[in-house]
Amino acid sequence: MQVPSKVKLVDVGPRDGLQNEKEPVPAAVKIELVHRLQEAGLREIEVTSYVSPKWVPQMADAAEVMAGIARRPGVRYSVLTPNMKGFEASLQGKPDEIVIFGAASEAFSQRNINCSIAESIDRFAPVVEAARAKGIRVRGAMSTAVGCPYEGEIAPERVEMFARRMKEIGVQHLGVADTIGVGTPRKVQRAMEAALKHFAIDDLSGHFHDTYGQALANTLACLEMGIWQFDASVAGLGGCPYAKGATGNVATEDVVFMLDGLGIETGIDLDKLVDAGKFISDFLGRKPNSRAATAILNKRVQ
Ligand SMILES: CC(C)(COP(=O)([O-])OP(=O)([O-])OC[C@H]1O[C@@H](n2cnc3c(N)ncnc32)[C@H](O)[C@@H]1OP(=O)([O-])[O-])[C@@H](O)C(=O)NCCC(=O)NCCSC(=O)C[C@@](C)(O)CC(=O)[O-]
Repeated sequence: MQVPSKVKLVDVGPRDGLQNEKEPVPAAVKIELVHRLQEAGLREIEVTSYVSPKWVPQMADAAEVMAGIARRPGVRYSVLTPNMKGFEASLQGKPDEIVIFGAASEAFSQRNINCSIAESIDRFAPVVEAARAKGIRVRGAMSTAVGCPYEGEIAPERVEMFARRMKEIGVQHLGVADTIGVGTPRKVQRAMEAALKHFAIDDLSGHFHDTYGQALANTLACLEMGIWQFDASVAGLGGCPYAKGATGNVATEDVVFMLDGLGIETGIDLDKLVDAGKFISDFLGRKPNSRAATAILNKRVQ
């Protein structure tokens, strides 16, 4: 099996992981989580979202969180900005990268960002232009790339179409997301092949929710294609408020354990990462949703 020798992981725990929590998580806890992730060796962290607090109340403290982070050189801090209002608000926090997020499915686009796919592209275009003019990197996220909670299975042609539109407006990197975790390895490979028609392999990443326990298998299927960038969420936190029943992203701890076993370099210290996951899980009053973290924590008390 041919796999890349290095993988870059983006921990989306502070953003994707916490956005769906019902009880408010104080900004100080989010900031501490970011600090622990960078201490564990994460070089890219998705910190927060500049979205409507009416839609996602948990992200209402975006400015406070960004202002509170003690930045480390070499770490990229990204934030979600769905429109110009969000982008302009984000500037004070000096993000290294902004993420615009749309969907391969019309119904999910409407539910998540309150507009059609075509309207979303019209909204994103000025955001991309303004960000790039300021030298801020732009990542695009494509939700529901294999399945949609409202429309069912999504054909690769729709992935290709959305990828093309993102490329046309100047998006530099595309994250292909299995929002509800229904993808299986061959389906995910087909979605990636469709996205690869418009984005180079170095400009593409996978974002897999683990609802059906397929996320690691899907990650491995992407590694076999040469894809080397993935999102993951510490302690398997998260879920999208507009994808009912979907669980969190694949746990970063589980991905790192697998990559370590494959001899693939990540620069991440698994023990410190497990500590970061325990920190936030203790705060939330639950166990980390990671098999690797659970095994490592159990071993520590033996
Ligand atoms: C996109 C909008 C804002 C459109 O929301 P809208 O209601 O269509 O926007 P609008 O332009 O009509 O404005 C309505 C109100 O929202 C305000 N507003 C407008 N924009 C902003 C903003 N940026 N920040 C703060 N406030 C904003 C605006 O000022 C106004 O306030 P009012 O006058 O009523 O007081 C809304 O639908 C929204 O915030 N949606 C949140 C979606 C979200 O965060 N979803 C979760 C993240 S995506 C995800 O998790 C998936 C991903 C990326 O992980 C990949 C995967 O797994 O699939």
